[in-house]
Amino acid sequence: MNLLHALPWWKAPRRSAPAQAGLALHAAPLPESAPPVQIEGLRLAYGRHSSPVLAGLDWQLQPGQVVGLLGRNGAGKTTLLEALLGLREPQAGQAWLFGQPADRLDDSVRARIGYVPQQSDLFEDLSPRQLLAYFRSFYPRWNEAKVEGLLSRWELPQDKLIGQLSVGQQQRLSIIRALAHEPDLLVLDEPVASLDPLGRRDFLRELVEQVLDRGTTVVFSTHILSDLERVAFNVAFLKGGRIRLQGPLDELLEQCRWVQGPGAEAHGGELLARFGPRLLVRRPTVAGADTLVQAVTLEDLFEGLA
Ligand SMILES: Nc1ncnc2c1ncn2[C@@H]1O[C@H](COP(=O)(O)OP(=O)(O)OP(=O)(O)O)[C@@H](O)[C@H]1O
Repeated sequence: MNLLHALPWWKAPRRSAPAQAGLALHAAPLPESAPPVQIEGLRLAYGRHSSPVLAGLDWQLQPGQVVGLLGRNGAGKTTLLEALLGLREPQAGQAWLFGQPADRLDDSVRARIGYVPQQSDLFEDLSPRQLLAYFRSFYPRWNEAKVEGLLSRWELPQDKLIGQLSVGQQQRLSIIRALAHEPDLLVLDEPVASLDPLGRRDFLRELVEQVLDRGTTVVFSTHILSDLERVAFNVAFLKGGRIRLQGPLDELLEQCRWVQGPGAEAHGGELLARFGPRLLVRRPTVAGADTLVQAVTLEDLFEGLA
């Protein structure tokens, strides 16, 4: 069993990366204006000679923002979310949560954070009922009505051993555990990956309610773009170890155009002038001379990032 996931996230042992000489921590931001998440210059490589997964990454989330974190397999989404929570030690830079250094949070800030890891390795020999009772003891705020409501709506067997639940059921349990204490910041690493379409819809509806009711700040990584479109009002693209593009989803979608045809070079010039080179993807046609210019979907925007 992986302790990182079986314990409340802040009780997990911190995973360190080799320190590098000459790289100083940044000064802390002022707590009174502290955003839920602030990251400055985060650099993290696995091993001294590996290229960094996070390469001087800066990022900030404002209260109530819902941000979908997109990136290809291996782009570093999990690494970023773990470093953001102080579970991974960077070689340089710093993350702050509500103004406190992520690796030195006090109990009051920890209680404001919910985390659903990518792999929900829960206590396999406990039942959901026992697990939730255990977690309840860590939190001053715990919404039992919400827990009971979700357990019954999501038809989760409460007295079966967790080890005997399906992967999707375990993921639902992990989500209930993270929502139960009504966090102000929710960090979700591919929360819908093992859920069926109905489960995804229920979960996303719950997330939207949570955000609308409580103004929760949410960051979640996903590969499923249609899910993003249902819930993430902001999208952030992780590429080359940095957040390369972030913006409201509707604005980004407005910029998704589809242009093709003869003379596309000239067309492309217009589009370049209007939207900037980042928002275009160029593809040669089989015909040769003409260039097909497309800026179609979010995926295209992402692929088109230099
Ligand atoms: N413990 C580790 N030791 C060494 N390398 C690692 C470790 N964890 C992750 N990596 C490497 O770091 C890179 C980023 O991995 P990470 O899991 O953060 O990416 P991701 O964007 O979450 O991927 P996915 O979408 O596949 O879940 C990958 O190249 C991966 O192989």
